Amino acid sequence: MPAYKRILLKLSGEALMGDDAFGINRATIVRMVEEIAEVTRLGVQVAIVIGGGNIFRGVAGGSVGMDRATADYMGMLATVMNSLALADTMEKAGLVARVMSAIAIEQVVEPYVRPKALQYLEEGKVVVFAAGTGNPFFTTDTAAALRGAEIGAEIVLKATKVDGVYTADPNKDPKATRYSTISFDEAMGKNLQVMDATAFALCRDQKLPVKVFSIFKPGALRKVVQGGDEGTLVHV
Ligand SMILES: Nc1ncnc2c1ncn2[C@@H]1O[C@H](COP(=O)(O)OP(=O)(O)OP(=O)(O)O)[C@@H](O)[C@H]1O
Ligand SMILES: O=c1ccn([C@@H]2O[C@H](COP(=O)(O)O)[C@@H](O)[C@H]2O)c(=O)[nH]1
Repeated sequence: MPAYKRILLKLSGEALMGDDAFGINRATIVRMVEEIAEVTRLGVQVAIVIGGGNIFRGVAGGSVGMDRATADYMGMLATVMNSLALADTMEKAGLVARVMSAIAIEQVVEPYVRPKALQYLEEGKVVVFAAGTGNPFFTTDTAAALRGAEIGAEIVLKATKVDGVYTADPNKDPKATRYSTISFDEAMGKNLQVMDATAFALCRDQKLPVKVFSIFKPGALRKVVQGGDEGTLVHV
């Protein structure tokens, strides 16, 4: 029995690389889609935002002398590529998927229109929100918070490279310990970097909880959707 009727799933772009150095690893995206299919079979309405870190990050472009806003638009276009690949893989797995872009590129994907997205979700289609918020200087975590709030998702599920929120970045500090729950205020007060502060603030203000869990752990998404003890719950 699922604990939620509608979720906003934020998938790590970087995790799409699998063991490759760049881009989209086929086996990895197929495995992610199998997990998504499993939760749709539970009757959960699924909306997705996918990152772009496997292809391009605006901050990286900015740091080598590119105009930051231009670099950010490149990052947003990277998320469109990931969204298309994800939707294609979902269709091949028998799901019905729709990609909606925050940036107008109508020959490629339809634009984001909130009522249409809500209609698709009610129809049981998986909706992938591409191009982040459509604005530079933001991230796909913030897009996940924004779209999650707009569509009335009950929770944002951040599937990422670590299995929860830690006292410090576990990839840098081996002594870091994992929280099972933490409030938005504490996570922001301690400047925990697992999600950016804009995304945390938006979720806090909209009373939209966030669950951070590992994208690599088989069955973790299903367990989270069923309300199981997995990852870290960030709450108001
Ligand atoms: N306190 C913390 N707890 C957990 N992870 C942390 C913490 N501080 C920093 N991190 C880092 O945050 C990363 C997850 O956020 P990040 O935005 O890099 O990934 P993502 O959103 O999954 O990827 P993408 O942006 O490509 O979609 C983790 O891999 C971890 O190294
Ligand atoms: O609303 C948004 C979302 C994303 N960007 C740019 O895209 C890249 C990739 O997104 P990640 O969240 O880092 O995976 C990001 O670094 C930004 O450059 C954006 O500008 N606005």
